[in-house]
Amino acid sequence: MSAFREQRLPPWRRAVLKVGSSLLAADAHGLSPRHALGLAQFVSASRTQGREVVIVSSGAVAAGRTLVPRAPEAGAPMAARQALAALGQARLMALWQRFFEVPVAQVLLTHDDLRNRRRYLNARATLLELLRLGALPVVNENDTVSVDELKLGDNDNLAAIVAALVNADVLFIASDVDGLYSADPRLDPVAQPVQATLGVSPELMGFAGGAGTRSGTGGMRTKLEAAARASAAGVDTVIFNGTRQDVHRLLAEDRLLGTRIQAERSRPAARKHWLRNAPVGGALAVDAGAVEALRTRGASLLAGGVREVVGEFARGDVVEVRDAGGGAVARGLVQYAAADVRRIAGRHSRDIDLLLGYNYGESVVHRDDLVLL
Ligand SMILES: Nc1ncnc2c1ncn2[C@@H]1O[C@H](COP(=O)(O)OP(=O)(O)O)[C@@H](O)[C@H]1O
Ligand SMILES: N[C@@H](CCC(=O)OP(=O)(O)O)C(=O)O
Repeated sequence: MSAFREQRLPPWRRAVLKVGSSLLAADAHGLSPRHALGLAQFVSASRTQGREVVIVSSGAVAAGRTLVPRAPEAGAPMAARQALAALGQARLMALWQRFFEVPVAQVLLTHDDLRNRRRYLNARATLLELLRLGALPVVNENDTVSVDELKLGDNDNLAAIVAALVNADVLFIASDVDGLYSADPRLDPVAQPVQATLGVSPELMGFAGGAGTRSGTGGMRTKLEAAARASAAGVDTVIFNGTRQDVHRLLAEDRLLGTRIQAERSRPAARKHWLRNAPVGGALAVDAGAVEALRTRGASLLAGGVREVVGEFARGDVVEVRDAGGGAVARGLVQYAAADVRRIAGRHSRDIDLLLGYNYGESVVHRDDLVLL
């Protein structure tokens, strides 16, 4: 089996780092700082360079297992595993906090939260606020309620969704192998390392083995699914060996020993593609000043420029922005439900709190969530 060659990574500003149970509970005696320390040093070095990191960490079930006598074995009823996750999650957070002076913030998400647009927006706003505050978000699945997800044990895909959610440049997936090979290196001694690829082709997916094998139900398969998902959102994926201190140190210098999966399109292009193709929930008619601000200044749409609300939509739906003549100007993800926009239309952003009793920020459609037509 030949080794990976060192390659340079493009500089990044924001990343998601996924750390699996196999690294945090490598010896089956609950959580261990052995590999987490080196990964934490990579995170600290990145933060010192002014970069932002969100950790997606598994390990709650493994940690919980050591906290109770006669812990349920694999195959036990779902509630038993969920109880273990609830027990172990506090330990998992404590493990990460040990390595950092800045506070870590626990964020528990279900796949359902991320499918529902309103909750998606709320999760995103909270994560971005945590980063703004300089905290270190540590995300895991909310295993207590996400039955199917616990069964799948799929934090790789969760990490990819979080990477798209926070608009990360790159998703780092720490594994217990050096990277992706042409076949499972534990089974195939002549497996070849995959240094770099563009997107995830069906051939690449085949490298992870078919369904029914160990690798088909976890292992590299979910990592490649995650990479495909990240690629579609314009996020690069890096798969590296989380057990090797030398690899951690190199990563902090943008040098990689591992696999780089480059996104097939840029993030703005991915976002625009998604906005152009999403179903439209309603429309906002805006005044000439707002059209001008969107078109020439790349500004967000503020409540003050909204003249009329057409149809019913929820926070997080895609709406069409129209000029006074009814011409389509833009499409974007709306921050307020139709009933709320009706109440704040034509008013100054600072009055939103007074008018609604809460606010989701000053823009009705944020510029990052907007595509001009
Ligand atoms: N093509 C492949 N290249 C590299 N590893 C593979 C491949 N196919 C299967 N694997 C297996 O995937 C494992 C890594 O996944 P896994 O242990 O599930 O990680 P985690 O617990 O971090 O999600 C490796 O140890 C390896 O045996
Ligand atoms: N959420 C669960 C594990 C989920 C999971 O995806 O685990 P892994 O395949 O080790 O990344 C936990 O914290 O134990």
